[in-house]
Amino acid sequence: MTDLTAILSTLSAGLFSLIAFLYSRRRSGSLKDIRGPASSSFWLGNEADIRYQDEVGDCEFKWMREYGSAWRRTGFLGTDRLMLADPKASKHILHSAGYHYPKTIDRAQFSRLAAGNGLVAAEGQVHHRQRKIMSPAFSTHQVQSFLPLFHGTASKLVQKWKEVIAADPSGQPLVNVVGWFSRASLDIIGEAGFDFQFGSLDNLANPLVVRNDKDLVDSMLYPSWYDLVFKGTWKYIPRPLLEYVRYIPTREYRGLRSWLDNVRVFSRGLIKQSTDKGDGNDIMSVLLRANGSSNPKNKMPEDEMVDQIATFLSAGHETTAKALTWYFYALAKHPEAQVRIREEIALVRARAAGEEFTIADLDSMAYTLATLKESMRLDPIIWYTARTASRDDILPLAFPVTTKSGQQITSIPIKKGTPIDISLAVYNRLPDVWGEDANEWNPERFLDPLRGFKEASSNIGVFGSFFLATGTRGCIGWQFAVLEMQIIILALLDNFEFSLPPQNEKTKIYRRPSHVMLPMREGKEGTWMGLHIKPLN
Ligand code: HEM
Repeated sequence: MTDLTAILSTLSAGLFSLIAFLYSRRRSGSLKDIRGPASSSFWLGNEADIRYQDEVGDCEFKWMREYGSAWRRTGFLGTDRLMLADPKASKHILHSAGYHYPKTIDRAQFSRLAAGNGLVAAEGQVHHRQRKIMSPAFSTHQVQSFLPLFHGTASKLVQKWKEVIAADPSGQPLVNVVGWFSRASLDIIGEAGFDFQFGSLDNLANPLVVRNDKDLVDSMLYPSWYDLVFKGTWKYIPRPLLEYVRYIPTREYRGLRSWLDNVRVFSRGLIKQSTDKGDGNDIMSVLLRANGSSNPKNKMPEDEMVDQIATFLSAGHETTAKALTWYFYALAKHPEAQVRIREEIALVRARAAGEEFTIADLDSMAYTLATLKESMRLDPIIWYTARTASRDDILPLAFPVTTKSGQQITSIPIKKGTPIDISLAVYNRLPDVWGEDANEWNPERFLDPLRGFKEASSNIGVFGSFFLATGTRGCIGWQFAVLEMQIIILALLDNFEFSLPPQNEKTKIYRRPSHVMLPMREGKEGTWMGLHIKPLN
């Protein structure tokens, strides 16, 4: 028997011996009286409704309209899960309760498969140590020191697009912007984090960009029914055995393994080649310093260092690229917003001393910031996250929900072990938070003091909810991402006009429910966001 057959047999045996056990325990928890959709599958509950929906939100928005901002849904083999969009309950889980709500096994294991044992996958004390080590690399001061790099890369992207336009007889080519943003953000994280020049804006076939698009999409979008059932059992499989999941020779694991193996080889090479002395605060410096530390509380072993680099190469490039993609999609649909941003650019430029925008200039561009927030609200790339209660708890609710027995409740008791899905996509559309126009594009909401988002207009502080930036596990790179996106947005709008091609079934963009929300066309492989780009005179 080969190793692989042995692993698969063990996993299958584990799976089937669990079935009777789980089915008998399925609705014994504290969620019995919470309303929610009927299960649509014996094996998967409502899991398939979410994983196989055409677009992010198709089923969750419907559930929100019916049940409010908290409801029960069914998971693997009829087990109860709580789904939340309530801001107070989410804050309690992600922020106030600290490490008492670790990521669900499937979410943490997926992060391990995609980026190894780095910050995104680590839990408890290991996470605490890693986060402390990495934090100096993302301080406000450190992030702002990258301003010239962001400007330089944005100018290069402008130059490249001018070349694309010059080579196109129509003068306004249809450009798939996803790959370009991916290349720009990879070049930025390479240089900012590791003093490495990927040069991917020059080399369109950069293997990391190509693999990121192909391998990760193949593995994660619309996994097979069998795979979803298999993932439902991960919670019951001992962790050391889960390490072997990556060797399963199906499309769901092949792409992830190939991506991580390649990034690990590359990361080891980066460490070997690095001339960094470990005396700065860029990512490579803080890693080298931690690797050389004799204090176990600050020590980062080499394997962990490698996976940390893999983590930042993934988390630091794909996210920003997709967020920029959705942003320019929104602006292509709203030419009036493009005009207003150009007016804001002209105003700031008229009073600015230098050629390039400073942090103060950027902070003063309230409308531009409002459009970025509005796009991240409507099209959140990280559309959900998931946690497990590690102890019995009471979740406070901002908005009461009505139970099956007709009671209005303002808190939900939670039993240890309850899995909780937090839907950022639904939170971002809650009428109670955003108003009756929650489904509409309206950047003004962030500028109108009567709407209650006034504080959001003049600084970047309240991007909090979109990056979960206030929690123990919130995005460590959010200030980096916002500044990077602001600079790229301004450079592109200063030079180009964006529009959508005529919309029909072939050109319609879908918000596909993958590991991040992917822009794709019907029946086509790979990510796609085709926009017409026209130079401004
Ligand atoms: C628009 C771009 C980005 C968005 C929308 C975003 C969003 C998020 C969100 C929502 C989380 C929490 C995930 C969860 O709890 O399940 C997260 C975590 C994380 N992000 Fe970002 N992110 C972005 C860019 C970046 C960048 C540029 C970096 C690094 C340079 C980065 C590094 C990370 C890391 C390492 C974590 C895990 C933090 C931890 O668990 O301690 N992200 N991000």
